Amino acid sequence: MQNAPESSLVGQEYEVEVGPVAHGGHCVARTQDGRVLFVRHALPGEKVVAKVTEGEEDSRFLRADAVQVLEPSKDRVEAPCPYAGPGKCGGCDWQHAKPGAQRRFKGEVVAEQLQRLAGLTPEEAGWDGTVMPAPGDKLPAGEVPAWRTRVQYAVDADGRAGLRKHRSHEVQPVDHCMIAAPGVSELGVEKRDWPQMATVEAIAATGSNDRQVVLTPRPGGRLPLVELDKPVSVLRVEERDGSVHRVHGRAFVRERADERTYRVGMGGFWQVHPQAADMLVKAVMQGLLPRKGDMALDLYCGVGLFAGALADRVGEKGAVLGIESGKRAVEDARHNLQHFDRVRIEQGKVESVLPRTGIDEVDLIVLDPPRAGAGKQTVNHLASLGARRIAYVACDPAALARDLAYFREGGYKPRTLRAFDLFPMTHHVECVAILEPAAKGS
Ligand SMILES: C[S@@+](CC[C@H](N)C(=O)[O-])C[C@H]1O[C@@H](n2cnc3c(N)ncnc32)[C@H](O)[C@@H]1O
Repeated sequence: MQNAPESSLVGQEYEVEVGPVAHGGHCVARTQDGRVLFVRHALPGEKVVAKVTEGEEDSRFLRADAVQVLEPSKDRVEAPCPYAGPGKCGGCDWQHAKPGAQRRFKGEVVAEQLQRLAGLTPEEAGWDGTVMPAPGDKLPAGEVPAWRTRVQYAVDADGRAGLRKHRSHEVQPVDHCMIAAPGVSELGVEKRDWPQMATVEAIAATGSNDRQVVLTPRPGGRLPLVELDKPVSVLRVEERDGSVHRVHGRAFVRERADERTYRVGMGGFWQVHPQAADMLVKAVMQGLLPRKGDMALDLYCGVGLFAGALADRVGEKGAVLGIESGKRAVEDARHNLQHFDRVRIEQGKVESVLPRTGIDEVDLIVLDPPRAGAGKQTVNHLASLGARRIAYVACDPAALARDLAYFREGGYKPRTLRAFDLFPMTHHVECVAILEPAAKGS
């Protein structure tokens, strides 16, 4: 083990008043000698003892855990999960906050990012400032929605399944992850030993009984005989190059959304909350209002979720082009949407495929990029296509806010913005912004 440098402040304790929530699942605090702390396990307005977990004398900021709460917030609850807390599981950030307060914090983070990176107030973004829970997730304090339909367990040196600690490779073994969906828990992954495995991902599809585990052996590790409490298909990930191989059963699971079944194969992307795909399709379609005959783009289209919904609505005279970089996801999208003559799925990165298509005019655009967002080049290109409306689905409010600023340079402004709590207990939040040409509304 490496020794900490002499200038390390790890272990140092500060008594601090806790300030606002910041993006990333922590609050900001300032020590008496002016140091900035990002404190986990604290809540705004509390007085806590914060113990430094990362940082040195000359660091711009220090990371810390609240190890003692001197004056608790009225938003605080006893964390329902025994694995939540300083130095334990890194999966949930807000187990110690009331559910309503969690959503309020997420709203504050979205508002702060919009203001700081795009210069937008909630009103200017067309947002009422709220973060909406999924139906059924509004539970009394102390109860936890079991929403994670995909859980990647890490395996410790003794072969026990668990979850990684915050910003660490260390594994916190767990008997039961409270946010795992019943379909995941029923498999019994946590009760079994997984010697020679690095990770075990459990997937419980929504709208079908398909269950799958995706095993990643350690280098040289041998695959176990997989005997779980429910029948599953099994995939294996090659540590060396990340390639995924079918071991037994189907190579995909069937997910349902917007009254259609989607095949999602070989570890391809699908929304994790069981209600998310439906809720997002609804928000996007309500915002875009597709018309028969429209030409639409679905960028970063995964297995074709929004392309399918658009294809239904633009009809036979319309057309949809999906672009997705994952080769297997593209195969699935083509399979899922094969009965639509006027849907085309192109494989490759949006930034290189879109210019090659030669498309210079469209009616509608959906973009649902990964956490990094779309970036200036892609946003500039999209803003030049004359779309009537653009739906931006975002899992990172910082990337969304930055891209909204680029869209403004390109002549688009948000018409509405909605925020959804599709990751309860964590700091993550999903947003859907609907944009329109600025000239239209001004
Ligand atoms: C957040 S997921 C959205 C998938 C889909 N819209 C859905 O809701 O199921 C982002 C997708 O973008 C793909 N992707 C990542 N970077 C990309 C890029 N530069 N160009 C095209 N696709 C990309 C990923 O493989 C992933 O399928």
